[in-house]
Amino acid sequence: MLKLLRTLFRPELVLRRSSSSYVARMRYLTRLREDDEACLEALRSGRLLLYHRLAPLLQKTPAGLFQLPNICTNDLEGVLDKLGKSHALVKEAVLIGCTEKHEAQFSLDVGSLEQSEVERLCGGAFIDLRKAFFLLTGPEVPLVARGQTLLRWHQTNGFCSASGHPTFRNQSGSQRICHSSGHTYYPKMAPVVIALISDGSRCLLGRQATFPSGMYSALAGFCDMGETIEETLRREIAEEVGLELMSFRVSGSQHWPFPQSSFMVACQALVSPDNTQVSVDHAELEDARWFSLQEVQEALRLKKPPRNHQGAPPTLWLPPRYAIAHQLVVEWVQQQLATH
Ligand SMILES: NC(=O)C1=CN([C@@H]2O[C@H](COP(=O)(O)OP(=O)(O)OC[C@H]3O[C@@H](n4cnc5c(N)ncnc54)[C@H](OP(=O)(O)O)[C@@H]3O)[C@@H](O)[C@H]2O)C=CC1
Ligand SMILES: [Mg+2]
Repeated sequence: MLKLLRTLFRPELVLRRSSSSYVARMRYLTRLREDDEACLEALRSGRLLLYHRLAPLLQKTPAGLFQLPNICTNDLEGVLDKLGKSHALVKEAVLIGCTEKHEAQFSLDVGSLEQSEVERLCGGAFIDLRKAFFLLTGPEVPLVARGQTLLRWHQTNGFCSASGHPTFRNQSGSQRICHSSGHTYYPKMAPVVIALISDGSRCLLGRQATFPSGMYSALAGFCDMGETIEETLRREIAEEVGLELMSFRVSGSQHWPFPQSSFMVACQALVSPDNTQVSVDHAELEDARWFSLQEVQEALRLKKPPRNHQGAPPTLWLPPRYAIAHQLVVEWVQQQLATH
């Protein structure tokens, strides 16, 4: 009964009741975005997430777990001193959040420094973000994604698309301005709809040729200009696997830093059990298959990627826990267990 109630009132969609500390934190962040001086001041005592060419710095704990190292501005200035570099690099940090204690959090790309030297001095390793998603487990994962995506946005939006002149960021990095055209640019996300399709007892997962061996995910597609969520979903599912949807419901959403920055709208979708013949568009997907509840439960129990040997049928491997595709699968399993 409890499981059924949990399924009906999905806890992830229940907002935490706002507290005055939350309001104060959001107002503090707004002030830092709008006031360059206040932002610089916050940077002096802030915490930094370091990236090298967009790969975040991770640290391994004695217990073998991975975490983001706790680096403050002073620490980085010490590293810059040791490398004989100017402290000016610190000001390139972009604001990505703040802790409950109003400690501002920033991300900074130190790609201009020697990677191995920074790793040695900071005690960690720069790891590709896709890999980092499999290694990190804490609540810091969305922060590390946001940090990377904002840095990428600044690195690729240095010029105004109207005038061709350079654009200039504010101190927090929440916008860029072209003084010639007067345009203000804000970081953008591309909307994507992702759906876990079920026929009532199985779920449909697909893989692209670039995925790691054995990895299957929920089906996803970018929204075309002017489309609604429903239109994107129906079109993508028809295009990619040749199926007609019966119904769907929105289950959640997530920012996803790939390929540039996507806003994922996640859905649970149903097809009729009489209409399950999959016809894969191989230009989009390498494969798409129906998986049983048992196969999916086994995949959820795996701690490490399976060793899939060539020729043998691959063991199912799911996207990392943080990925909304993974969360859709978990939700689907819970629904199956609650209703059967
Ligand atoms: N968080 C999660 O759990 C998951 C996230 N995803 C993400 O969802 C996104 C979309 O999935 P995918 O199946 O690849 O999408 P699509 O099925 O829409 O196919 C991708 C193709 O769409 C075209 N396209 C249209 N608009 C855009 C745009 N704004 N940015 C980039 N390409 C665009 C490109 O084609 P062309 O190059 O021919 O123009 C691209 O190769 C990906 O970024 C993927 O990382 C996917 C699964 C799980
Ligand atoms: Mg797709």
